[in-house]
Amino acid sequence: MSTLWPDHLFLVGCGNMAGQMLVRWLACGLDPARVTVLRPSGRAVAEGVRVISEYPATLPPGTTILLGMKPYQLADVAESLAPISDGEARLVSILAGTRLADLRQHFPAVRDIVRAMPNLPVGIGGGVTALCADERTAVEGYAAVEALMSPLGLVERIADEGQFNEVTALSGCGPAFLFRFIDAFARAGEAIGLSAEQAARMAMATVWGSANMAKQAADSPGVLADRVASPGGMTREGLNVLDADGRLLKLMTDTLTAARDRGEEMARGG
Ligand SMILES: NC(=O)c1ccc[n+]([C@@H]2O[C@H](COP(=O)([O-])OP(=O)(O)OC[C@H]3O[C@@H](n4cnc5c(N)ncnc54)[C@H](O)[C@@H]3O)[C@@H](O)[C@H]2O)c1
Ligand code: PRO
Repeated sequence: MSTLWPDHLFLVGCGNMAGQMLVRWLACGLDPARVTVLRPSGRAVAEGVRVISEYPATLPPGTTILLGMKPYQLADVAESLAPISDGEARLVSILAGTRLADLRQHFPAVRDIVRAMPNLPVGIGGGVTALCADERTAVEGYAAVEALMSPLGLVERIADEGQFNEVTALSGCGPAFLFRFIDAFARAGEAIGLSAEQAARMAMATVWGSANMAKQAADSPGVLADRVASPGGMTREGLNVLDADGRLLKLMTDTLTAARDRGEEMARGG
């Protein structure tokens, strides 16, 4: 697996998201001695990983930089990071709503820049990472980033950066929507009379089994849903509630639209 890894990985910020990426990379064999994390707190992240709170004077040759702080911190970070990022460095940004053009403006000397949108399940290798690059990024540069992301789960190239906020709404934000669903599913079980603990346990196992089955099945989730529903039976009554006036579809569309619109607002500097 050693060909996956850059000579050096420099993480700027290592919170919820970048932290999960690092967890998976280390679990898949990345040598912690090849990683430096810059975080204001200076708190340790993992055994053998160097943590600093001030920018170094230079970056080692062959460094891949991962921007993992909040999007609004880009200008501040670039002020210190751009002067030490030359054409040899490779830049990957996971900042939501932050366009390649903004990254190029802040890091004019860097040739290979890849915009990435991972999601939290990357920590267990079950994530989704969307990638997008412009024509200035070399083919080998993009391929190296794609290889680095491959242990995290599904990697999707997004050809049209204009779709990046849609992608973020679906897979980047998606785990939150699904966690909310699991929580509501369990609480609904409790509301109709089960104990909270038993409902939570059974809801989780039902979601896990159904997601895994749907992933392996030849039929679409829509067809599988109908297979659960015996004519005139209990499931159909439940599906009728979800389907009435396209209720569930409308709820999901409104949810993704709100998330997507926020990404567009952020891209405009909001
Ligand atoms: N949380 C997610 O599910 C998710 C998914 C995809 C992308 N993202 C993106 O990841 C980024 C981080 O989100 P998060 O949820 O991990 O947030 P977080 O608050 O958990 O992590 C942010 C990290 O940045 C560090 N930081 C703060 N100020 C800094 C500075 N000046 N310089 C360098 N580092 C600094 C913090 O110490 C922290 O480690 C955001 O840009 C977000 O859009 C998050
Ligand atoms: N978390 C980031 C946000 O909420 C982007 C995807 C998931 O902005």
